Amino acid sequence: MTNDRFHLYDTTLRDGAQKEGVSYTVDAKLEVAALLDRLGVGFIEGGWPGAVPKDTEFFRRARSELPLRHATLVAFGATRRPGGTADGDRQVRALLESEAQAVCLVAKADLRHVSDALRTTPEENLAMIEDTVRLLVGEGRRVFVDCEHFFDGYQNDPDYALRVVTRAWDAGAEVAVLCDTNGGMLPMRVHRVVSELRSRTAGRLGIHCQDDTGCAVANTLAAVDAGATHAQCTANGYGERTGNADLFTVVGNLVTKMGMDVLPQGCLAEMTPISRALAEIAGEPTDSAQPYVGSSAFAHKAGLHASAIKVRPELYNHLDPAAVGNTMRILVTELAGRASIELKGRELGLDLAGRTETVGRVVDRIKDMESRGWSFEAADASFELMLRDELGQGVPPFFRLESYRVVVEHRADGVVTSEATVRLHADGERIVATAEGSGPVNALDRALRDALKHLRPELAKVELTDYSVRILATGQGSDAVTRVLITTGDDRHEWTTVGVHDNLIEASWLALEDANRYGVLCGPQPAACAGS
Ligand SMILES: CC(=O)SCCNC(=O)CCNC(=O)[C@H](O)C(C)(C)COP(=O)(O)OP(=O)(O)OC[C@H]1O[C@@H](n2cnc3c(N)ncnc32)[C@H](O)[C@@H]1OP(=O)(O)O
Ligand SMILES: CC(=O)C(=O)O
Repeated sequence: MTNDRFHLYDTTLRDGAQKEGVSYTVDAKLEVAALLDRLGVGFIEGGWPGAVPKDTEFFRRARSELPLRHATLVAFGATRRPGGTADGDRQVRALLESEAQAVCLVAKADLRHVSDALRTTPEENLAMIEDTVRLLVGEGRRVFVDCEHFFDGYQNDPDYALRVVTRAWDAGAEVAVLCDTNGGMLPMRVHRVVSELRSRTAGRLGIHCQDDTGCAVANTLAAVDAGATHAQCTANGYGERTGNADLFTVVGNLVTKMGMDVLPQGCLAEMTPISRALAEIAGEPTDSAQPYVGSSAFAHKAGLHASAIKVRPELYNHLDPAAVGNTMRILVTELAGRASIELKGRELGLDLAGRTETVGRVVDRIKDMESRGWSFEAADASFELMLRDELGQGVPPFFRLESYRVVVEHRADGVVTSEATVRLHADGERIVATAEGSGPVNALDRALRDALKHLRPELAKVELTDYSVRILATGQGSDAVTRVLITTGDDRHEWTTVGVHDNLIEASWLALEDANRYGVLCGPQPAACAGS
């Protein structure tokens, strides 16, 4: 059910789709809308029917395929064209034909746009707004008016910008949405302008902020603080140019900092999984530093932070991550202290209480190794193996390497092939395995697992899923140290390991060795390992 005291309005499917690189299929739009409804937003702007064929189709399919529990679907469009009638305007009719119960109209609120972009008179622009709103309201639609360029227009000619707002209300619009279309505003100005309007008018005010100054979220909150009761946002801040106000940050702040219950009971904890699912659908990378829902939002690296968190987590968290469906993580790096190792151990299910000496040794080892180019921050599996080794709970060596060899062949026909041979000793046997691969590391990985598969059948399902290399700047060109991160997975989970060496293949081998040791650790008892 829509919260009528405050409208939480999502425009991911319209303004969000204006982000460079984002293009939703109709199926994807239906999925996005279903997720936003699960989150509990009050309004979902589905697109511009009549202008974009996919959006027309989305509204047609939504009638039968999108059961909504919380949200009202909104069709977006423009006021009628100058010199015509609303009823005779093909695009206005398409809004009605969409059968959406609510319509959001974009209307010009800056005289410069009226004269130069619309090429019409100030009075005709007001008539366009009035006619279109009246027609839609007369047809039983709830109508919102996005007053485009409102803040710039208000600076340029406050009386005219105000006339746009009041004309929309007088014609029956439920909300006049003040838009910072060029995104050039700062929170102080937004607050002042919305406060002025609030003191001079009584109708419902909304806010829509683009993020060109990096202040879209702050501007939205400033407007709400000054009296706006309708906020337009997009998931993960997707939108034209630099984007829009991020729905998740706005909601997190409104609920947990401003005490406003803008989501139905229990829905706040859906924010993190829904943000990530929406990124996946949009084909966009997740932003680890995104407030509230980013993977780093509650990740702690500094030893001093960890030492306080060990006593009371809230000392270094602005809220309980579980409240927004996120989790706290401890990162182990050269910035770690003993508390970091203890907390990380806890995360991995290893009790380090009373193991002061071991913990101190691990801290020293990490600091020493990181000074030589290792990095355990993203390689939890290598860290866990090291910690278990120190605790005497590691994976005992199950083979001894005699040698490996990798050959890369560039043939005259341009084909490049790789072949690796691994020789090792295990269970009193000498094992020799050779494999081809798309690249040298792939060949080495296959040869190693081929050699081990009889000894360790659990490794048969394991495969390398990601590989990244970083050349660490030493100022020595190709002699520089190479750090390799390898992500490996089986049908249940994934884990990341690290290797460092001057030689790229040896660095890869070290990471592969850890990957297989970790695979054995996890193998028959999934509870024993903490890979994600
Ligand atoms: C601030 C925002 O982000 S608003 C959302 C913007 N989103 C989009 O533009 C995406 C969808 N847009 C489209 O598919 C197309 O631009 C359409 C179908 C709307 C229009 O396409 P066309 O008819 O080819 O016109 P074109 O895009 O070149 O120009 C837009 C026209 O709308 C007019 N227009 C702009 N704003 C308004 C308005 N609020 N009310 C009425 N007309 C408007 C412009 O003056 C221009 O008129 P003109 O054709 O007489 O020059
Ligand atoms: C309506 C809109 O997207 C804007 O003014 O930015």
